[in-house]
Amino acid sequence: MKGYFVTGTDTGIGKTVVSAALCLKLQASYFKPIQTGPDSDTGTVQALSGAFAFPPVHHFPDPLSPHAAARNAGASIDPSGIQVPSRRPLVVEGAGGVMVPLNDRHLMLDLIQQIGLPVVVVASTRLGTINHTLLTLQALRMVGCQVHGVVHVGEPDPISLEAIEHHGKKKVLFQMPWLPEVTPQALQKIAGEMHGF
Ligand SMILES: Nc1ncnc2c1ncn2[C@@H]1O[C@H](COP(=O)(O)OP(=O)(O)OP(=O)(O)O)[C@@H](O)[C@H]1O
Ligand SMILES: C[C@H](N)[C@H](N)CCCCCC(=O)O
Ligand SMILES: [Mg+2]
Repeated sequence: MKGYFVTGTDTGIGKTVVSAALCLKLQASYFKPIQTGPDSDTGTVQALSGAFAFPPVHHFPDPLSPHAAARNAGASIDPSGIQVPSRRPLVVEGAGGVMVPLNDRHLMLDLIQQIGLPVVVVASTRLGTINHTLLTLQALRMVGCQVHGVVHVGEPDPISLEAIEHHGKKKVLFQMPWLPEVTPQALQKIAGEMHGF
């Protein structure tokens, strides 16, 4: 049964919107283990997809890197204390990108490796994405994570698509358009167009 860990090349890159589309596509549950800031990606995915969502293990108020948000809250994140739900299909979303620190020793990369689900990398099509995406793919490869593929978000850009596929040796599985408005209806249509997941 299917499950994916959705990471990205940055914060604000589109992981939550892609996660909601995947939840619709797969009729999957959603799990955001670590949330920082006032946003609730969990609430956003539920509103956009109606998916069943497991509550975050950690939700710290400061809109910062998890390690700093936890420290400011007088807490610390122990990745071994994060158990991924067994329900499948399941979409797990990270926070920021793969090299985001969870504490003084662990990175989001370590949690991705621990959870062990195939990884979907969300990347923009803006100039600069080739470097960001190849760095992310390289980091995942170095720790042996299985990368399912890349989702490109924004105006289609054949140059970065070709470079990512050639040098990253991973397919850009889906070209997510920049939507005039992110609505459940728009994502339902997108979900019907997502193949290879
Ligand atoms: N395809 C899209 N079309 C239009 N707007 C989008 C699209 N993808 C993302 N957005 C918007 O961009 C912003 C950031 O997207 P999102 O919250 O998915 O990023 P993220 O990578 O999940 O961020 P975080 O690291 O905080 O979890 C949101 O306002 C979202 O609605
Ligand atoms: C606050 C927001 N919701 C993000 N999830 C936090 C992303 C932290 C990024 C840290 C960094 O790469 O500098
Ligand atoms: Mg998000």
